[in-house]
Parts: sequence; structure tokens; C-alpha cells
Amino acid sequence: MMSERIVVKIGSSSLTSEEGGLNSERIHYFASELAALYASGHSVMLVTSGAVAAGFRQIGYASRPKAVHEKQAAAAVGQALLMQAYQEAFSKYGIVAAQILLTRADFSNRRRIQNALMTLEELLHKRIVPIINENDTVATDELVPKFGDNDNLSALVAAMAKASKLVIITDMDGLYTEDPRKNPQAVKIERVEQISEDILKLAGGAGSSVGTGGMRSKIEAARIAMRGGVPAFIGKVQQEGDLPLAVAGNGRGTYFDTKLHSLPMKKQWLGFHSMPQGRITVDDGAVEALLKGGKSLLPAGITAIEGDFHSGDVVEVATPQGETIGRGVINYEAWQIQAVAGLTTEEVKRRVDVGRIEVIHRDEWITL
Ligand SMILES: Nc1ncnc2c1ncn2[C@@H]1O[C@H](COP(=O)(O)OP(=O)(O)O)[C@@H](O)[C@H]1O
Ligand SMILES: N[C@@H](CCC(=O)OP(=O)(O)O)C(=O)O
Repeated sequence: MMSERIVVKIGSSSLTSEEGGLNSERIHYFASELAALYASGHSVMLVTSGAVAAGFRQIGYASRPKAVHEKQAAAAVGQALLMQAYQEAFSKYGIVAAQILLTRADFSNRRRIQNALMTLEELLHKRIVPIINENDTVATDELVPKFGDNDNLSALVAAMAKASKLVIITDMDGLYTEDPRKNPQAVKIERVEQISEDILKLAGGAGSSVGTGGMRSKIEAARIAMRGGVPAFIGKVQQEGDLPLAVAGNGRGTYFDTKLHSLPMKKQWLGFHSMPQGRITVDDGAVEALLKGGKSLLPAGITAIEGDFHSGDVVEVATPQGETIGRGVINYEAWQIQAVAGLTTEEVKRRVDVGRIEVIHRDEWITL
């Protein structure tokens, strides 16, 4: 069997109870499943939630706290408990585990993320299992949004580490046409090849009081992973041998396939970590040129703009129907685009003085 690099994400709902505290039996179970993958030669990275849920009862809160400082305090207690539990469980299999705590801000800074990647590479090289969580005690929503749930974090880690698979474990055996907790008639979707707006609409919020992101954030994560060239699985891993089965393609869940290749770091930054400062709507011809022709965006295709952006900023590009198709670095000021939208290249040259005629050059564009 080929040795693969696999990212496994486990949600709070799979590790803890609604009353708080870790379910040690589940931790031991997941450690044995991960150990089975490890023993068959795979490199395993674990993204785990559960710090807040593990810690809140020890602090004396009656239920999962909502206030930021209370969540952060609960995570500070719970993260230590979580690591202790995993380390103890892995030691049964002779596996050494390492803790990595990341924030979204780390991903938007190229040097910091390069450092994290080098650390990950060294750990994997030494056959150590990295255990990754959001750094809850320092992450805030004020400057850079938090991940909140760990689904997105797991997809970004999978893309960054050029993993061959992302496995998102949750308490539901895949994506259904509706939340099965609300409608028991909902039908399971076995395979998804493209995550359209329609697929995103199927997915609702969290199913339990300890989970946060719900199916929606898992589908968004699968979309990021697929765009980064990493196929994903979302489903249930509950009995002995379920995780190796999920990795082998026979799991109880939904598979998200992709034919795309892994993305260079620069494009990952553009697509996943940059903060768009505006939005440009283009006509059907420009959509076709960007998506199918691999071409740059010219002023002629622009129909509307939003935001007060500057040359060098990142902007989103949308279809006439309002669907976002990608992002790119803009070569114009917002006011310049206002002046030349819809005009031919010759007319544009007469009206504004810009370094590059392309509004977004194809080398600085990513389709999403
Ligand atoms: N279309 C859907 N298909 C399956 N589950 C869904 C759907 N919409 C919402 N959900 C809910 O998402 C929940 C899983 O998310 P969440 O509670 O955040 O778990 P976790 O802690 O594992 O991240 C499920 O229990 C389910 O109730
Ligand atoms: N970083 C947080 C994650 C919060 C959370 O509940 O996430 P998830 O269960 O993945 O929806 C923690 O460890 O508690």
C-alpha cells in the first residue's frame, strides 16, 4: 500500500459530552484508529477540537460558555487536558504526539506559516503525530476573524501540507439533503464532485450544544481542501477499523473528489488567506475568459464594482448572478475602474494612466 499523508479532523461532538468533560473511551478509540493508519505507513496529522468542551466544567461553568473570555479560559484548561489524554492514549502504541496551536493570523503571514510548515515537516519526518488546534486563548475576532470551528483550519492545514486526504469526522454519517435531526426523510449524498451554491445550501448549523460549525462549515472546508487539490471525506468513524475504511474509500460518509493539483503557497495565500478589499462584477464573456480561457481580466468585461480598493489590493470577482468565482490582485484604483468599466483597451489607454492594462493579470488570479 502507498504511504499517504492524511489529515484527520475530530469535532467536539465526537470527543465530549453535552455536560462537558472529555470522553476518555472515545479518545482511546480514536487513538487506536489513528495508530492503525500510522502502523500501515501513513503520515498522520490530527486536527482536534474539544478544548473548550473539555475545560468548562472544571472551571465551574454550568454549560459551554458563550462569552469570549470565558471560552478562552475554558480552552486554556481544556487544551492541557486534551493533550494529556491524547498523549496517554497514543503512548500505548509507542506513538509520540506533538502540540501545534495556530491562529488565522498565522496563516495570513507567509513567514509564520512557512515556519509552522517546516515544523510539521520535521515532526512527520520523525514519525511524530502533530496534534493541531486553534490557539483559542490568543485568537480574537477583532482584527482577524477566528476559525471558531476547526473545519476550516483542517482544510488549510491539509492544503498547506499537500496532504493526499482530509478526513472530517463528525457525529453524522455524511452530508444529507437536509439536517437529518430536523427531517428524518433526508437522503444521504454519497459523492460530490463540485461544491456549488446548491450543495452549500443543503448544509445547516451545529447539531449539538458542544459543536459549533455544523455541516455548513464542513462543506466550506471540503471546498477549500478540494481547491487545494486535497480530496475530502466527511462522515462517521465509530467502530473498529472505520478510519482505515474511510481512508480507503469505503467509509460511512460523503466523499468529495477533486481532479485539481496542489496549489503553490502564493496561490494558497491569494485564495485562502488574503482579505479582499472589494468586489467586481463581470459579464458572461469575462466569466468565460477567466474560468475557461485562462485569460486576464480586462476593463471591457466589468459591469459593476463595490469597495474602495487600491492598486495591489485583492478583490473578489462575481458573475452577473452574484456568484463569486475567484480572487485576484487588482492593478487599478477603484475610481479608475469606475471611469473605464466596459470600455475597450484603446479607450482605456486614452482615459487613465495605469501600469498594466489588465485589471487582474492571470498570474495573480485564483479560481475558487
Ligand atoms: N445537510 C446536513 N447533513 C448532515 N448533517 C447536517 C446537515 N445540516 C446540518 N447538519 C448538522 O451538522 C451536525 C455536525 O456538526 P457539528 O455539530 O458542528 O459537529 P462537530 O462537533 O463534529 O464539528 C450534525 O449533527 C447535523 O445535525
Ligand atoms: N478550538 C475550539 C473548537 C471549537 C469547536 O467546537 O469546534 P468543532 O467541534 O470542530 O465545531 C476547541 O478546541 O474547543
